[in-house]
Amino acid sequence: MLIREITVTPVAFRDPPLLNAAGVHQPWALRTVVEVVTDEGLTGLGETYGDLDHLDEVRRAATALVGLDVYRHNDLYAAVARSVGDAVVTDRHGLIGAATREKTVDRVFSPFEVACLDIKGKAAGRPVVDLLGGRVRDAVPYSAYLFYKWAGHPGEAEDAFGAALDPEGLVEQARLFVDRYGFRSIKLKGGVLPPMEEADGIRALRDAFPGHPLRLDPNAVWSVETSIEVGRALDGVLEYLEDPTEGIDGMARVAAEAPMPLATNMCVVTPGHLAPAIERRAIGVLLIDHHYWGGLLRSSHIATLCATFGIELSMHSNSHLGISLAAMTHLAAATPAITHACDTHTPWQAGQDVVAPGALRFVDGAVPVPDGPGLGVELDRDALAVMNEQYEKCGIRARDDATYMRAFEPSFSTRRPRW
Ligand SMILES: O=C([O-])C(=O)C[C@H](O)[C@@H](O)C(=O)[O-]
Ligand SMILES: [Mg+2]
Repeated sequence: MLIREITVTPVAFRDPPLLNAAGVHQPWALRTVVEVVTDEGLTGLGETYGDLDHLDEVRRAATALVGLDVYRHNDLYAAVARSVGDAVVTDRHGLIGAATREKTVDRVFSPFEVACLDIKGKAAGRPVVDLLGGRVRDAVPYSAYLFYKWAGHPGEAEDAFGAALDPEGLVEQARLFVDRYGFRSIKLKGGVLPPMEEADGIRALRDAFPGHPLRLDPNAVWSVETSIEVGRALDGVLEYLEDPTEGIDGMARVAAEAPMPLATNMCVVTPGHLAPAIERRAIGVLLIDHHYWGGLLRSSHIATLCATFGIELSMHSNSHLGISLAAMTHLAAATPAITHACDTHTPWQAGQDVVAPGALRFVDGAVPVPDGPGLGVELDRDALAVMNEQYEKCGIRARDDATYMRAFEPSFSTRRPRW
């Protein structure tokens, strides 16, 4: 089955002012929707980042893939690798670790691989989960992903989520998400306030939600010493501490002293990072993310490899839409090693989506695997057109949390470590 045509469409959707170590989310988040059409008339969907440097690579790769067979995964990967050449695409926010050439190929390949799996599932009349080994769970648990946030973007009215700048605000936000979606785990995006204030936030969440596993993720802005201190202060409270400090060496030093496992989506972000991280015992949990680990199949292999070495698995998320949520759900449903609730930004998108409603829903904090063949989601062409127009008009071409933050706090620094 040959690829006849590929359409690449950048989109933008409203994003609340979520605070993190890199600054604050801009009013618009960017994504790219990929549609692969075969000579038999089947269409597959993929979703990836919308930053212009990446988008350019995705567009170039799309041209290189036309005429290839959707079943020849290795040929498709090789064609993307040739198309990428020596390019290394970096993110301005720095929240998903170092950029390497291999990671660049993996992230450009990912949306095409997902789209081809969607096609293969449709051709076989089977959901993608069945192409990844079959389901080990019918629904994938996600965590309530909390952020410190402003009440609204400066100069705009307060948004539907309100402010969260102290423990009370966090508990209120968590209550909203837990009540609305039924989440049974909670993650707090940290790296925003002085570490012990964030530890107070975690303690408030522990009091309010005694049965919910809790995670804290300051995106590597703490020193080794601070990380150990906070880790000890939260002994018995955290399920895991995510990327407290930078780099495999730093994480290994913290891991040797902190009482809880360390997790990462920053220091192990490409296959070459695995051996040193395992050797140094730097991490206990890897947050896999098919968007930069080369798609669903490669992510599944990495997960199995990690499990062999005693590393547990969770899943990382950036702001995303329903194509990605469907892909993440199929992957986690088919991967026994993903035993921790996965991250998702879905609640922050407040219903904006490029997929038709109905196929994806939360039940008790988990997303049931979509029933239909392939990914089980349909593109909403009207929504796609609206979001593409938003992209054209919004003026943002790359996610840049720091520059946006500096418009309001000119001295804001992304120095690491900050504390
Ligand atoms: O777990 C993480 O490190 C992330 O989710 C990174 C994201 O970019 C998150 O910090 C965000 O959306 O601000
Ligand atoms: Mg993280």
